[in-house]
Amino acid sequence: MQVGLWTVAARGKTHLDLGKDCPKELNVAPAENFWTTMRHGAVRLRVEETGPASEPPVTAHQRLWDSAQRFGNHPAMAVKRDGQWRTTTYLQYYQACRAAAKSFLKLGLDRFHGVGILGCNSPEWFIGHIGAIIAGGIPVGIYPTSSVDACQYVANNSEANILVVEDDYQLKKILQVKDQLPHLRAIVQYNDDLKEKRPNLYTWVEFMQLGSEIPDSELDDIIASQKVNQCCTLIYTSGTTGAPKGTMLSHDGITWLSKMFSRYSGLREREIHVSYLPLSHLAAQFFDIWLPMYLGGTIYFANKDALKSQESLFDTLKEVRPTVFFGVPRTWEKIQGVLVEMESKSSSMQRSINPSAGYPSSATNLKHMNGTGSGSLGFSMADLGLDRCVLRYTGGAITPKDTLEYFMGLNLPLIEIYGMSESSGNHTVSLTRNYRITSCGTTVPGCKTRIHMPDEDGNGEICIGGRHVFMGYLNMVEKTKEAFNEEGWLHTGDIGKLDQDGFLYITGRIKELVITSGGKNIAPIPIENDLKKEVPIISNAMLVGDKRKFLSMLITLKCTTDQDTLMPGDNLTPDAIRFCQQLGSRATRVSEVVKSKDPAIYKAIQEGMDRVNKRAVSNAHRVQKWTILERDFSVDGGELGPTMKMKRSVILKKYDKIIDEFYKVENSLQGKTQRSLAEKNEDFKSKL
Ligand SMILES: Nc1ncnc2c1ncn2[C@@H]1O[C@H](COP(=O)(O)OP(=O)(O)OP(=O)(O)O)[C@@H](O)[C@H]1O
Repeated sequence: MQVGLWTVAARGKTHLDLGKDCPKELNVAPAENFWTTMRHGAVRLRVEETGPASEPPVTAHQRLWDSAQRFGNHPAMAVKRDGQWRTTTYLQYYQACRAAAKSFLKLGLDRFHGVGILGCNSPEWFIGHIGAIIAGGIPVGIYPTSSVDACQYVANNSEANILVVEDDYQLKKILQVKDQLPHLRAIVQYNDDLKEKRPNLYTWVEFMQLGSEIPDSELDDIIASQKVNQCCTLIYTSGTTGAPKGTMLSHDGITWLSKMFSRYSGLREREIHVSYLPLSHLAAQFFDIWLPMYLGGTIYFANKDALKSQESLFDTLKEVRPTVFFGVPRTWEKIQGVLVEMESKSSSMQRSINPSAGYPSSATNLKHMNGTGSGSLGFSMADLGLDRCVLRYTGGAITPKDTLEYFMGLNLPLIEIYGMSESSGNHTVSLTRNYRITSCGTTVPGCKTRIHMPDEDGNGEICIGGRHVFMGYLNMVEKTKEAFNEEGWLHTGDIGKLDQDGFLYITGRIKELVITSGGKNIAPIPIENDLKKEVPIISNAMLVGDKRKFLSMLITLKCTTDQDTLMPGDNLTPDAIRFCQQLGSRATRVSEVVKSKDPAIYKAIQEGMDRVNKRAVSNAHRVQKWTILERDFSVDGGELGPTMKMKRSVILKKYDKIIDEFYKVENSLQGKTQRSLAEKNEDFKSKL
C-alpha cells in the first residue's frame, strides 16, 4: 500500500514497521524496538497508515533545505551587533550551517559524537547546532549557568569532540577540565576576541573557514546517510527531579511534531519571534529553532541579560513587537506585576475595574490593549511590545490560575501548552478558538494521550504515544525502561485528567509528590500557589515535608535584581513595598523584614497561611512552620531550572540547616501554626 512516498507491505497495524528491512532510500535504519540507549542506535518508527501520523518522515537537513527553498531571502534571524540589527536570510542560514558542518568535520567530529554548545542565544548557537546535526554529530546545549562540573558531565557523557563556547567566561570553565575530556579535539569561541591563542582553539571566523576545502560531495554523502529514526539532538533534562539525563530525540520526532504543531496551533507563516529562554532547554529549541524553520519565521535575539532583567526583555519586545511569544509562567507573572504596577500608577479615575474579580473588564479595555494609546488603564500592550502578539503561549510549568484570569480579564488569554523534553516539543496546545481556562488544551493531531489508572475523579498518570516520543536516555537502560511500557507509551510522571472533549488538565507531578512520614501523598504546587495568591509579597514558596512528620515551608519575598551581579538583590520590588506600606510597615529591603521579623509582614503571611490551611483537605496537608529566606531563588543561584521550576533537591540541600530547625525545635522562633490535635495524635502514634 502507498503511504505518502513509501510503499509498505504491512496492513491493519497501528504502527507501520518502516524500520524493518526497509530499502535504503527510505532513509530509515532497521530497528526492532521503540527505544534505545545507544548514541548510534535507531528506533522503530511510529508512522501510521492514515491520518496525521502518516506524514512522510524527514531528517533535520531535509527540513532546513526545504525552508531554504521556500523562504530563500526572507530573514531567518536577526541579532543586534554594534547597535544595528543584522539579519541572516534562510538561504544564508542554510549555507552557514553547511559551512559549519564542514568545519566540524575538519576538526575531527566523529559520527554520533557530541558538539557541546555553551553560551547564550545567538545565531552562532543555531548554526553550530544545525551544523553539528548535518555533519552527523549530535548537538547538545549546555546551560550558560552550569558549573564547571556540570559542563564536564555533559561534555563527557555526550563524548563531545568539539565544544562551542560563547566567551572568555565560558572558555575558562572548559579549560579547567579539558584534560579530563578524552574525546575533546577542539574549542570554538563565538563571541569576544580570544584573550590568548592556544592550540585547537578557534575564533568563530576562523572556524567558519576551516572546512572550506572539504568537498561538498563529502558532506552530501554524510547527509544522505542520515536516518530519520536515529538521534538528531541530545537534550539534558534540567535536573528538577534528579541527575540530568541525556534525552535522545530522533529526526522524525522533531520534524514531524514541529509540522503537526504548526498546522494545528494557528501559527502562521513568517511569524516574528523573540529568543530569550535558554536554548539548552527543549521548549526554547522547539519555539525558536524548529517551529520558525517550518513556517519561515524570523527570530530576533534578546540581550543576554533578558532572563534576569525584565527591563532588558521589554526593551527587545518593544523594538521587535513579536507576533508570537512564549513565556514560562514566571515570565507572565512578571508581566502581570508590571501591568498591575502601571495600572496603579495611572492617575486616571476612569479605570474600568471589574469589581468582583479585581481585574480590568475585558470589553471596555480591549481597544487599549491593542496598543492604541494608554487609555483608561494607564498602559497599553504597546508599552510592553506585545501589541501585535496574537499568540501568547505559556507552559513548562503550571501557570497560576490568578495569572490566567488576569490576562483573560484583559481579553488576552494565555495559550497553555504542555510538553516535556521526552516529547520532542509540545504534546498538547490550547487554541484561541477552542479554549478552556486552566487546561493545557487538546492533544496535537497524531499524538496520543492516555490516563493510566485514573482515580474516581479521572486523575491518573499522563501517558504519551506517537512519533514524537523520545528514543531513550543515553547510556541509561534502567531509566529508559522505567519511562516506557511494553507498547512504547511514555510514562510522563505527571498527573492529570482529560475532560469529555479531550482537554487535558495537569493536576500534579508524581515526580514531585511530598510523602510525609505518615505516608500521606501531598502535591506541593497547589498549596504553594495558594499561599502566593493569598500573600502577594511572596515570590517563591517551597513546601517541605518528604519523610517528615508535618509540612513546613520556605518563603522568599519579591525583590529587584542587583544591577551589578544580576542576582536577586535585597531591595523589595515597588509592589512589595506598597504591600508593606498598606500594612503599616516601612520596610523597603528583604533583610529589614527578616532581621526585625517585621511584625506586620509576618502577621500577614501567617494569616494567609491560616486561610490556606483552612482549605486543606486533611490535617496532614496543613503547613505547620515557615520561614522567610534572605535571598530569592534564581537560575544563577541554582534554585530554579530553565523554565523557572524550583529544583527541589537543590533547595533542600542548600537550606538543610534551616529545614532541620523546623523539625528540631518545637517552639521555634520561626512562624508556627497551631498544630491540631489530630496531628499531635498522629505524631504520638508514630512514636509508639
Ligand atoms: N502547561 C503545563 N502545566 C503544568 N506543568 C507543565 C506544563 N508544561 C510542562 N509542565 C511540566 O514540565 C515538565 C517538563 O519539563 P522538562 O522537560 O523541563 O523536565 P522537568 O520535569 O522540568 O525536569 P527534569 O529536567 O528534572 O526532568 C512536565 O513533565 C510537566 O511536569
